[in-house]
Amino acid sequence: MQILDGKLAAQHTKDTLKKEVDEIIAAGKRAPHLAAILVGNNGASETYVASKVKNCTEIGFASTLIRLGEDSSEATLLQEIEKLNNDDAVDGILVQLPLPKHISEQKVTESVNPLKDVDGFHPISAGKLVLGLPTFISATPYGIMLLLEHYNIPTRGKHAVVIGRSNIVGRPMSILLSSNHPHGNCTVTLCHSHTQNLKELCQRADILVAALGKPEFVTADMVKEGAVVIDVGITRVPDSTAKRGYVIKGDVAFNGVAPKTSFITPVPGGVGLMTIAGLLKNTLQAYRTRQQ
Ligand SMILES: Nc1nc(=O)c2c([nH]1)NC[C@@H]1CN(c3ccc(C(=O)N[C@@H](CCC(=O)O)C(=O)O)cc3)C=[N+]21
Repeated sequence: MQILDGKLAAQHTKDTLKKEVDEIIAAGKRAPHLAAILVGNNGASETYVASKVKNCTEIGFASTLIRLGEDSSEATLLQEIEKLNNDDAVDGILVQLPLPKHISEQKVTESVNPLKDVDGFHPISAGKLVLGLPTFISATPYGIMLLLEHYNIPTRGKHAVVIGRSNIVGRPMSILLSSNHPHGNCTVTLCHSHTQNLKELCQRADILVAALGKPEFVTADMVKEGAVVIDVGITRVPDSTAKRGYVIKGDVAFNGVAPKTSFITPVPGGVGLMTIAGLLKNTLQAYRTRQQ
């Protein structure tokens, strides 16, 4: 069993990006710029957005964090997005999800200029992904592809099972793994809450991606000997004995599952960090496209 170390692979991506930024600056150009909007005060979202901003700084990107109160109207948020759409000095726009219930996530996603859609959530970006056209790939599936690439994990002809059909992870992941890509060409089974015989399907997976958001859902009896297991789950579970009052759990029961696998991602320290790497790569791509 080998750990797929998201920290290591993300650092590799960031080192490469930093070199590219250094060259851009040396050529007398402005730095790539990511703008993030955070609405309300969801604890996990605060952590993730802070980490995104910190990572931008580390590699020499400019970043702007716009904070709006929990009670902000949808109209206010759409106005902020429009300002960023029209700001030539902004390359990438990210609106952290989830949004408060009174705001339509669909309306918000559709209002982001597709040229700046570094999350890859706009219908145009999602549509291009389905067609195999160059686009912004949403950060988590992109990060997972980068991780498979970093560790040179063979995927061609393998059976990949993805649990979860969300627009931001499961669905795009299933498309990428099935696509004609150096780390695609899998036969993909996409499972969800209505799937029958989930356990049997998982047992047949060479590559198992758990993205359903249920802590420790995948147990050892569901995993084939030698499988590659990618854990996308990240849930804060209250724990009074923990320093912060919670522990972070993935969708995979790591201790039981890990010994059966050939490769497995830990939580934390796996996919989450690669998500940020994917986002940064998208931002540089947005910058380059917009400079042309
Ligand atoms: N518009 C939008 N884009 C996103 O990309 C997006 C989003 N909304 N909403 C929420 C999810 C989740 N997400 C993570 C990012 C980093 C870590 C991360 O850095 N995790 C670390 C630290 C974990 C911790 O301490 O909580 C780790 O796994 O080691 C995790 C999860 C991005 N998301």
